[in-house]
Amino acid sequence: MVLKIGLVGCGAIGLEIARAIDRGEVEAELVAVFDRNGDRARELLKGLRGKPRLLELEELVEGSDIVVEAASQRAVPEVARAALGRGRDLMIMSVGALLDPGLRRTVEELARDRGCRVYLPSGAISGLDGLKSAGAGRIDIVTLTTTKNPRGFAGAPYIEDRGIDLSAISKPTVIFEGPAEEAVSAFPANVNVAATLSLTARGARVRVRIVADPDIEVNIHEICAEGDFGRITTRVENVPSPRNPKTSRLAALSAIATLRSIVEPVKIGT
Ligand SMILES: NC(=O)C1=CN([C@@H]2O[C@H](COP(=O)(O)OP(=O)(O)OC[C@H]3O[C@@H](n4cnc5c(N)ncnc54)[C@H](O)[C@@H]3O)[C@@H](O)[C@H]2O)C=CC1
Ligand SMILES: O=C([O-])CC(=O)C(=O)O
Repeated sequence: MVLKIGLVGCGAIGLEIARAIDRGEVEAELVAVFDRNGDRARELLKGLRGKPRLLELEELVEGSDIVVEAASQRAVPEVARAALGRGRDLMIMSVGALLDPGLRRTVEELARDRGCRVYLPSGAISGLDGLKSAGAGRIDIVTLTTTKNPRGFAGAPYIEDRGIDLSAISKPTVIFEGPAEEAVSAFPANVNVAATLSLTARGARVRVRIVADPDIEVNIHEICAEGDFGRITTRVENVPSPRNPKTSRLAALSAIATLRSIVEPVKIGT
């Protein structure tokens, strides 16, 4: 049976996912899309050969085997309850939402009760395979340093609330340092990967440093994890999405790779 996918969020990541399915790169059918901005959804549909339907959330869930959230942290509670409540599997890109302990508990309980799977792709970082293995032992501390061009932080609540003038940044500048829980609220469209690290590290402290560097055109994520296994360090220099400088191309590719791993019989990695 062909996996039926319902897509919520037709932005930079949603578009890449839709195109990959449309090109036959994932053995699945994109049956429906939803975006709170109808123009975004219609734009996405125009470029596809297949004919997914443009539906409201509830109807989209009804016709799907798996719901893919590629919208925003704010969308996650509603999408998760709608999908898991009806016994559908769920993939979440806006992983930062799950650092709210109440929502995480709800998602875990609903998934367990209804026998559903929840997929969190590794997104724009590398090294989750090793960190996952390390989590079976003891992890002491994880640090994430994220560096982007200042334009990638435009609109973040932390920037707006403090009135930080991003155009005035003329050299690499640390604009935030703190725990993952604070980072994902302060920069909800920049460091969802901090939440993915935190959930993988199973309660170990995850410290986040955010750097604005006007001289770079890549999104860099550097990770250092230490524990009784030793030390892991990784660094990714990501090509930003042409549609959204906050988002790296690798994030969309990780969503596509996760969908592939769901339908393919051989699972690789931890
Ligand atoms: N896990 C990871 O490594 C990464 C996660 N992300 C996150 O994934 C999500 C999608 O990223 P992009 O495609 O780059 O964002 P985007 O801003 O390009 O597109 C998001 C789309 O979702 C729609 N949307 C927003 N809230 C919605 C709601 N409540 N219901 C329906 N539609 C809604 C918007 O209208 C927009 O079309 C974002 O939350 C982003 O922060 C992005 C990059 C990496
Ligand atoms: O795509 C990236 O570089 C990471 C990102 O925005 C996020 O984790 O929210």
